[in-house]
Amino acid sequence: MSGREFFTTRTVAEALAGFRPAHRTAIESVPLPAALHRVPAAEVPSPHSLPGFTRSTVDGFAVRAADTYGASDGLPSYLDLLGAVDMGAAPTVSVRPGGCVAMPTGGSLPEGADAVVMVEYTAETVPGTIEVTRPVAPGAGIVRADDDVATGAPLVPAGRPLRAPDLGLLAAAGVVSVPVHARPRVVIISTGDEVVPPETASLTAGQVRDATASALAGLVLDAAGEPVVAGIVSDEPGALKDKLTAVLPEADLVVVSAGSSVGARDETMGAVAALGDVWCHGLAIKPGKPTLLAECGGIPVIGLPGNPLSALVVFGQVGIPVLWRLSGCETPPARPTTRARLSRDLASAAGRLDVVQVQVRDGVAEPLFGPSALLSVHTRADGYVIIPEPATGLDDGLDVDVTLYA
Ligand SMILES: Nc1nc2c(c(=O)[nH]1)N[C@H]1C(S)=C(S)[C@@H](COP(=O)(O)OP(=O)(O)OC[C@H]3O[C@@H](n4cnc5c(N)ncnc54)[C@H](O)[C@@H]3O)O[C@H]1N2
Ligand code: MOO
Repeated sequence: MSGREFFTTRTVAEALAGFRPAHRTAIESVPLPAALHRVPAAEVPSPHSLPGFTRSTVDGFAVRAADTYGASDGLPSYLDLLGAVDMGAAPTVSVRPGGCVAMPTGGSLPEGADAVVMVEYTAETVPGTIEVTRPVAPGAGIVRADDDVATGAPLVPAGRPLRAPDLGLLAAAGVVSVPVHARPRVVIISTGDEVVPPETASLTAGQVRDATASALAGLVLDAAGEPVVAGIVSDEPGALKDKLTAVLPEADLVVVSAGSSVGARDETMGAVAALGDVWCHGLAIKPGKPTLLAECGGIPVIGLPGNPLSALVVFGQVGIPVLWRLSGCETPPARPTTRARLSRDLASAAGRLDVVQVQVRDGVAEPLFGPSALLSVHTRADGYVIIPEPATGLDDGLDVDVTLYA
């Protein structure tokens, strides 16, 4: 292999389909609030039906629907008020023909009733007698015992990150802890003799503060991972290999920023190749071509380009799907998108995926140009537009999907 060229360059589509390390994080049980965004390791079946009893969904009167047929303002049905249902208590009265029972929203439907008529369509002109001025069909104003979830039916599916309403449904079923995949520990290593910690107060000429590690940690947190910022490794030969050897036993995923290109000091390829199998070196993506995907002892290792903007773009396109898979989620949660009209032509090369940062104003997507050495191109963007691999560009005026940054 020549040291001056990429070898095994792949497309992003090939990487997403083919770079699939089998490693998954362990399974642990976590209490409900902490389970948000975590991925259930298995479907969670409901131990009983929900809501568990037939409930009123309105304030009104439990009736036999047949007693209300034909009721109108001019010719109400007159029903005997037999009692009331209390919230949180079993009914103590039942509904016989010609009778009704006062119901709060959420109360348990008494025996004999098959519908609840809303209080708005009733009047109590004579105490103890309810006039009903609208007919109701059987089932109106109620939910049945298993309408929400039947016994044994899944409360949440396996493999989909939990959302806030999932936590509510689990709580309603009395399931207060969920078996989920552990958060993947993502060890983030920065490389480069010029890179110094962000807390460095003053820089000498040629030094830059580590921008990438903090930003990557943010992306990892966004994807329910646990970032471990492992510091900066010098370009000294052997230093990265030693660092990788030290962190791999603690990692579910290792991300190395910079040094993935083909320059004389670009160490990542050699270090990773010495410890495992390189799946690709060079990805057909702009920005971000100098990317390396590998597996070392079963742990995925991603070598990212040095330019922070490029590193974040590649991690978003390729690293985040790998991260979600480590926690048992095959399809990462979709990001919000908006439709917008492109303000100018965008050129690309067939076979390459382009990720173009854009601002969106009044339904128009304005591309932000600038070298990927400038991170502010990313921070000024509202989102990005993808030029797909087969395309050679996108035309000015085209309606495109903009994937939005939260
Ligand atoms: N002959 C070629 N040279 C280069 C190519 C190429 O295809 N052929 N690609 C260029 C592109 S594009 C990029 S991106 C860089 C990527 O190279 P490396 O991954 O080896 O990264 P470095 O050269 O070490 O760094 C690039 C740039 O980024 C700065 N940097 C690095 N780490 C950080 C950090 N943690 N925080 C802030 N800034 C960082 C570094 O100082 C450099 O300025 O290769 C091109 N060359
Ligand atoms: O690929 Mo570089 O990563 O375009 O800036």
